[in-house]
Amino acid sequence: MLLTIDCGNTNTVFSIWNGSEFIATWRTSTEHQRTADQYFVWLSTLMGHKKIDVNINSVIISSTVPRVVFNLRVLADRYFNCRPLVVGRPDCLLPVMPRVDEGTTVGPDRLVNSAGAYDRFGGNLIVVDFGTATTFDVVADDGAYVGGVIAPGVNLSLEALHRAAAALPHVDISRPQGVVGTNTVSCMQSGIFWGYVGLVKEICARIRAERDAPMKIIGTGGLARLFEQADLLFDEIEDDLTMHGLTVIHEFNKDNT
Ligand SMILES: Nc1ncnc2c1ncn2[C@@H]1O[C@H](COP(=O)(O)OP(=O)(O)O)[C@@H](O)[C@H]1O
Ligand SMILES: CC(C)(COP(=O)(O)O)[C@@H](O)C(=O)NCCC(=O)O
Ligand SMILES: [K+]
Repeated sequence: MLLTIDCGNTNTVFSIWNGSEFIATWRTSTEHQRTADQYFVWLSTLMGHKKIDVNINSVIISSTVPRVVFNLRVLADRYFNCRPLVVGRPDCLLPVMPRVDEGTTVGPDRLVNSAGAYDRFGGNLIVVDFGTATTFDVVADDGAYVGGVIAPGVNLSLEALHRAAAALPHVDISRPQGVVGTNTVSCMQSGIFWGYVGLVKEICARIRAERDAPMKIIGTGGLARLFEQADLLFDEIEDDLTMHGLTVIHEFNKDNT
């Protein structure tokens, strides 16, 4: 079975793919100090808790945090007896090469999202991923990642307000009833929530105007559903898009190596 690992700047998600479905998914905070042994103790405890007794014999990793990859490699090597595929490394082939400026490194999560979205919906897509950063990935007609947009993430923006202004508290994102806040917390929530709705709409409209084909908009990341409540922002919401993309890239490498 395949272990898919998606390591973002805030959280790392592990899923087990049995060839036709994900049989389990677990999330932990991203910490580069965590060792392979610590990952394994954590994983095997959770597997035991869910009574999952499977033989993991391949691992694929996407990491936006380069420092954690070493220990995840050791995890694969020591406990699952395999050399993991690491998206973005030369030996990990992509179904379609990205078309970006020479020398640019694209976040592996964006390459994986593009591969997953193309597999499900075909070409001409905008993938909006609400993570630590909010990213927009543009997928061309042939499935290539051809660029996009990086905006500060929702929680990052709320945290920045709190840190920079002495009188602004720590606030969690939620959908405000109206726009005009009548206390500090609702004013902040309104600014971030409606500001993000506007950001997503404006950026997608401008990408669409710049492209010569109709673009489908796919939302992913935990906050996509929250924003969708406000307005019709997405054509589809795919919670497992990054994990699906990892299985697509894994399959592609199996067939081509
Ligand atoms: N459903 C949700 N509701 C509220 N906050 C969420 C939800 N899903 C994720 N978040 C928050 O969004 C931020 C980004 O999370 P995540 O998608 O794990 O980012 P990354 O992939 O960059 O690690 C984190 O602060 C996380 O706590
Ligand atoms: C933009 C990102 C920080 C988003 O990461 P995330 O929110 O998933 O943690 C990541 O994709 C990244 O580090 N990208 C490198 C630059 C680029 O993609 O162009
Ligand atoms: K992201």
